[in-house]
Amino acid sequence: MGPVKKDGMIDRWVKKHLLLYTEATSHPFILSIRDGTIDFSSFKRWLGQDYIFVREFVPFTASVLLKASKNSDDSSDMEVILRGLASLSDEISWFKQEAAKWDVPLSDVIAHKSNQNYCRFLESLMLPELEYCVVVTALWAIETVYQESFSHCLEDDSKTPPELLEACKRWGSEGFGEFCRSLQKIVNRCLEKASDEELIKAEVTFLRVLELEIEFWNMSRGGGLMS
Ligand SMILES: Cc1ncc(CN)c(N)n1
Repeated sequence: MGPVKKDGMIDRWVKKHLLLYTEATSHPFILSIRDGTIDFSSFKRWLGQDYIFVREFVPFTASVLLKASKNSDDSSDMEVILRGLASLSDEISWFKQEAAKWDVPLSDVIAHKSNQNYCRFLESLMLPELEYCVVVTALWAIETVYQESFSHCLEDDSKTPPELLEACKRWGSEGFGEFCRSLQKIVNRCLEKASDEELIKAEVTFLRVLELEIEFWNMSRGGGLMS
């Protein structure tokens, strides 16, 4: 008999919290892109709000990079996270171009309540006392929700409007999937050595990301609390 392959912690958590995970990764907003019924005003709302989010996500990712450089015992962690950070520069340029195309004046966009809550959560994760394992779990979860969500819009039988294909490819494509799998390996390795307290904190953080992502999709669809 060969060696028994143990699931990593992330696989176990995804199975344990499958309902919430599926709510975040197959949200009606994403399914409406996938089936071609999306109301473009919702897409525009998402675009403006996500631009604000991504600007806050840059310092958060930088703070994870800093913790990787100080706490990780594997130097390749830093390279993976740096790749993610570098791609955010291109992402910000893409948001600006896309906003011009859709007539969304980014300078006038005000963060909605759900977005403010999410940005505040990111800020709380930037505190120096937050452990590397916990914050890298958040980074993995945030990126993975987008990867899984947008990959549904690229499936063979999807009817994604051609105007939205570029957005879907940005996060749903294989390249971004590979980045998320690299993050997942980092998280699993980190959690194997984590204390019980850190494990609990990381799991709670994972669940909070799922909730905030669901609220972000709800807001984009037009059902969230306005600012
Ligand atoms: C809300 C949200 N979550 C995740 C991502 C992917 N970086 C994003 N751009 N926006």
